[in-house]
Amino acid sequence: MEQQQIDLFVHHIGELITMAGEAGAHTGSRMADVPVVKGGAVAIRDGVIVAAGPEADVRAQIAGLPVAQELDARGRLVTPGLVDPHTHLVHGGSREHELAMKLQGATYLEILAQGGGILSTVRATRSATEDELYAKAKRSLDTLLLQGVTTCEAKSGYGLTLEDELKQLQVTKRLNEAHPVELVSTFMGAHMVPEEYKGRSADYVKLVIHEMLPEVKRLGLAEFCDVFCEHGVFSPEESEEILAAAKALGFGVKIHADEIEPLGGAELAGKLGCISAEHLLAATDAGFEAMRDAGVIAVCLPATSFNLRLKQHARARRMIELGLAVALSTDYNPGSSPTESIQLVMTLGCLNLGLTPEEVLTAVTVNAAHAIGRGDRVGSLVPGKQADLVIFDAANLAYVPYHFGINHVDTVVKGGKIVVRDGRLAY
Ligand SMILES: N=CN[C@@H](CCC(=O)O)C(=O)O
Ligand SMILES: [Zn+2]
Repeated sequence: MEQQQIDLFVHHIGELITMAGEAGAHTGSRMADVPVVKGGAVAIRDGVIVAAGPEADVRAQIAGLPVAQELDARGRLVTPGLVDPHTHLVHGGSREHELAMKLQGATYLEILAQGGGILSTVRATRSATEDELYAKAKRSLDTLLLQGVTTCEAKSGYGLTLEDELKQLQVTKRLNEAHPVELVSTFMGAHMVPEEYKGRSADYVKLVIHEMLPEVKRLGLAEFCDVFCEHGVFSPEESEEILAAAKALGFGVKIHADEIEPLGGAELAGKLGCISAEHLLAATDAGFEAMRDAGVIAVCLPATSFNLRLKQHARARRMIELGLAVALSTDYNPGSSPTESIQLVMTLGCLNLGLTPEEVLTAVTVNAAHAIGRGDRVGSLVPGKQADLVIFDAANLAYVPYHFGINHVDTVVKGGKIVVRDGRLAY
C-alpha cells in the first residue's frame, strides 16, 4: 500500500523539542513550558508529520511500513522549523553609510527627518526592476533558510506608489512560488509618507485607503496590512483609519507600535484586534493589557534595538508576567536591522530581553507562527502539521543562543523535503 509508506524518517535525535501543547499561541508562563524528548524520532509522509516523540514509540507506530528515506540526526538537537514573523524582505539598495552617521550620534528619526533612512530605500526600490528586487530578496531568503527559517513574513512599504508597492508584492509572490521558505505577504504602503506627499499626509492616507488597499486586495497580493504608527510618520488616528479600512476589506491587521515614543499604538492594537503589534519598546502596561485582552501577539525585535544602539529594550519579561504571548523576529530590513540572523535574535532575546532559551524557542516557533496566522500549520512538530524541522549542530537548546554569532544549523527539512544539508543549500 503505497500511500502508507513513510517518506522520511528522522531518527537518533539527541534532544527533540516538538513544541506540542494546547492550541493557540503560548501565553505568559506557558512560554517556558518546553518539554524535551531525549532520544527522539519524527516520521513524515506527504510533507506532513505522522509521528514525533520517543524513538521507540515512533518506531512502534510505523512498524511494518516501508521507509523511503532515513535521516540520522546523530544525537543532535531537533526543533520545529523557525518562523520569522516580521521582515522587510524585498527592497533595493543598502544603507551602510548610516553606520558612520549613527556613530556620530545621529538617531534613527533624525536620519529619517533628513530624507535618509526609509526614504533612501524608497528611492533605491523605486529605481530597481522587479527582477533586481527578486534576485536580492532571494539571496536574503536563502540566508534565512540557512539560519533555520522555514516560514517568513514579508512586508512591502518601500514603494509608496501603487505601482512600486505592487512591484514589491509581486516579488514576494514569485519567491513564495519558487523558494522553499513559505512567505506570508503583508502590505505596508503606510510605512512612510513619501517625499512627493511631504506636508500632505492626509492625501497620502487617502491614496493608501482608496487606491492601494482595494487594488492589493483585488490582486490577492497580501494577507495582512501593517502601519508604522510613530511620531513624524503616521499618527494613531491615521493608523486607525488605515487599519480599519484594511479590516473592512478583509485584511488581517498588524501595527508597528510604540517603537520610539509611547503614542498608544499598543492600545490601538488591542482596540482593532490586530493579530500582532511590533517593536513596543515604549509601550505602557495599559497597552500590554489591552493587547492581552484582545489576544494580540507581541512581536519583539531585539536586533533592531541592538543595531539602533538603544539603551532601552522591549519589556518582554513584563509582557510575559502580564500574560501576553511574545514572538521574536529579525525585522530584517536595510536600515534598523540589516540582519537575517534569527539565531543572533535568539541570543539577544536572552541577553537583552531576559528570556530563557525555552521562552526564546517558543517565541521563534509556535508564537511566531500564530503572529502571522500560520499557527494551525507550522511552528510545532505534531501529527498533521507540515513537516518543517531543523537539525542543529548542538547537543541541547541553550547551546544555540549561548554560542552566539555563528550559524548552528546543519539540516533543514521543509514540507518533508531536505532543503539544507551539512549547512549548505540543498533544494
Ligand atoms: N520602524 C519602521 N520600519 C522598519 C525599519 C525600516 C527601515 O529603517 O528601512 C522597522 O520595523 O524597523
Ligand atoms: Zn518593521
